[in-house]
Amino acid sequence: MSDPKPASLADRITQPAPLDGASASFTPVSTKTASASASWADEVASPTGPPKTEEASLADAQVDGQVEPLGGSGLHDATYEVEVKLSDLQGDANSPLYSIQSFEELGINPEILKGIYSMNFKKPSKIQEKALPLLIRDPPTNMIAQSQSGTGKTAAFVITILSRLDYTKPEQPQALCLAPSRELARQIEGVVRSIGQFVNGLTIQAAVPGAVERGAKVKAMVVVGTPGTVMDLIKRRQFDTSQMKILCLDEADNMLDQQGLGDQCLRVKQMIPAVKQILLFSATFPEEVMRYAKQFSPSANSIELKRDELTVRGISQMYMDCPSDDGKYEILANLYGLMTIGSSIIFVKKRETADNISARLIGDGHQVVAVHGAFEGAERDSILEQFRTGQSKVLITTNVLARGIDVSSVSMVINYDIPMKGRSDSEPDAETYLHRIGRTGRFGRVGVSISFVFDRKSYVALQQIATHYGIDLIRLDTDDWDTTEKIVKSVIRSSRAGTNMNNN
Ligand SMILES: Nc1ncnc2c1ncn2[C@@H]1O[C@H](COP(=O)(O)OP(=O)(O)OP(=O)(O)O)[C@@H](O)[C@H]1O
Repeated sequence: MSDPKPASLADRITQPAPLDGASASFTPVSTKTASASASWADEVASPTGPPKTEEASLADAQVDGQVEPLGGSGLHDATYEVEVKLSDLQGDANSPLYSIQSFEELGINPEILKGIYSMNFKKPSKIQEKALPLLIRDPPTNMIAQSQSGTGKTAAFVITILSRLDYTKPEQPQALCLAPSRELARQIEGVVRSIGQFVNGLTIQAAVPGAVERGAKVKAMVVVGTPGTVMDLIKRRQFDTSQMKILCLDEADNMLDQQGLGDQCLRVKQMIPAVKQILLFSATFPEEVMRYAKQFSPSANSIELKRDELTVRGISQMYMDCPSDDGKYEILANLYGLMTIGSSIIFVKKRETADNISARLIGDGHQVVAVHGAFEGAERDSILEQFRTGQSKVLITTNVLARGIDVSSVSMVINYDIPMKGRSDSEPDAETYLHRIGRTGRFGRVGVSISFVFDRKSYVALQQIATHYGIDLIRLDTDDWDTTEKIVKSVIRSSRAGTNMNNN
């Protein structure tokens, strides 16, 4: 996540170093600041005005039910608008011609439609509504699509892929989807299988570490994998890309922004010269990465969000001021009961921290699992599966699972460490913050995120993230567990009462 940006990568395209945008990040867009009556808040002067003081009373009111609880009925309305930019100026992007109200209107194969309905998708989400008509029309055009976490981007590109395949060639790779982690690639493979379950002749294969035996050919129409493994398979001539029509990068900003992954994605793209459509999807596209994305996916139509529209409104974002770095553990242990009302993910910076706090929590009699990049692939798969099925309710992990993972029961995300960029932790990582908290509040559900601060640096970093997105953070008092419990429970309970809504 935090490797230096790949100037070399950009150089190899056409323009000078578009990714070298270290200056990019924290221009304040809002005067809102994290509220605070805590020590760090008192000491750190807000850059944009005095700290707000009303959150405590807001929290009280919410507990008393005087104010719509954080998240209300368990569902929330999505009122944001997406901005559609057509590259080819073929018409008015806001015309009804460019959006659909039902999946039938797409005119896709009935077998695909049947798959969509079997997943209980009643109508398209906003990103699906806006993007799909552009994605499936002929001739194929490139697309850069941005939409908040949990709003159904995967189905948008999966339906596109399924509608472009030649089903008379089951062993010929025709569509390639890349994701930054094996878990996300496997999850996408599952969505292709689900939406494509009634499509006659569909073949799908995963290309993640360990999935394709050495020397064996990749023999499926749709291949979902991680960039390094796919690159190796192509180089070793196990993967014939001569008839590849469509390339999709999920979490595209992350993939293009990182030295290793970005290099690999570029190499893969260069090895599939016949590709007709390049799709880039993510919830976040920082400006400097967007510039590079537009070179990677030339003449793309784009669907973009403004910075203050990026947060999912159903996620109640909170923070706790912990006594010290080590003191965060006691606070975490105290939260355990709340973490297990639904399911929870605890994000830490380092693998050792994940191991350490999981051992301590288990030692204290709690049930948790931990997973990170040092685990074997099969073990990673099995731990995530346990978490998906609810067998394990508390997962401790690093940024390896910050993006894309879709487990609808997750009602709480804890940022044990505030996400920072670079090995030196030099600046807050606003994108990772957004992706981490986006593991809850999926598709209209509500959820809670709690970020731990413990010193001036972590407090300022969180405050900058809040300012970046124009959000208010609710402070939970570490000395008043009764109120903390009431506030968090009110949100989580409403989340558990909620069902899917279809208007994201
Ligand atoms: N039209 C729909 N109706 C109902 N549920 C849907 C619809 N489209 C997608 N979903 C569900 O919404 C959830 C979130 O979708 P998905 O994982 O694609 O989100 P995303 O936008 O890719 O999020 P992220 O940015 O976190 O990767 C999934 O469980 C998916 O099954």
